[in-house]
Amino acid sequence: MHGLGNSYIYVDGFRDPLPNEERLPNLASEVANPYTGIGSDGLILILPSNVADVRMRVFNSDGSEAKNCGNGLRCVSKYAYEHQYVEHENFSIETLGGIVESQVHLDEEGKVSEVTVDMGVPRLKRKDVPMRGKGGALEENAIGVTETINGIDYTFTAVSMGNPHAVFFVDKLADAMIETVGPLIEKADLFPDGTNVEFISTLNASEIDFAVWERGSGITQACGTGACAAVVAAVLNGETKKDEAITVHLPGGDLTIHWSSKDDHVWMKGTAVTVCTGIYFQA
Ligand SMILES: N[C@H](CCC[C@H](N)C(=O)O)C(=O)O
Repeated sequence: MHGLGNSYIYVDGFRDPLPNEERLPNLASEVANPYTGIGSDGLILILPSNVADVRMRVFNSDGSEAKNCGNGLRCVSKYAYEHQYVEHENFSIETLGGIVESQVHLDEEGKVSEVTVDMGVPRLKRKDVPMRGKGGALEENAIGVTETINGIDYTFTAVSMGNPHAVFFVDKLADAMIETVGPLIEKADLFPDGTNVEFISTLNASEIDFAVWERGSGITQACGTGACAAVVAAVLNGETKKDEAITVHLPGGDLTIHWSSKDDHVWMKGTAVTVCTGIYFQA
């Protein structure tokens, strides 16, 4: 399945026996390999939960486990609803980054065409990203901070959506140097768990151009949590405002995101697509 071209191989843990825990990181790398595997940005497990209706586990293509995945949440929502693992169109999903609420939207054939996810409250304090306190105290936010990495100063805003994001504002995405700055920031010791790296250009108060270097997967077509972090960063830096329905233009397509002033939650709406089903023989 994919969300705006951010594709994962989904394993149905309600129905199928799961690989052993220690097998999962290598399995994620294997299935993600487009030459010797299937080809994806990683592996996602759809599982029963004791605290929500469904549980999602996300593994990047390098085998690292992530705490959240916005595009994954929409695809898990589509799958769980269409396989009757949930009874209603609104249900909860457990992630390592917390429990979120999802709402599926049906087409005329009763298939899920779009999904709205309440991604919860963004975490802004350095210690919650997590980010080390070199340029400021751990209890402080990191909004438009300048940190020196390998002798060069970088200015960005750090936001956690359950997973870490460093958001850079650029005049034009074409100037962003994603392939060099992306991995440098991803692995900087400033971020003890690494970080996803977003490059955004605010076109106006309701549109953002977006590109991403994902932790553990590199450049992807889309990053749902990253798009949420981008909107939060744009509001915090005065480029737009809360409650504005913002269209984030990702390489793989658009997401509609708003940061509610009512409950401080970030809401994401977008598509989810099933590509195929099959059997991976080296599971
Ligand atoms: N690479 C991310 C996980 C996938 C997030 C992304 N694909 C999304 O849609 O949010 C991380 O290590 O935190």
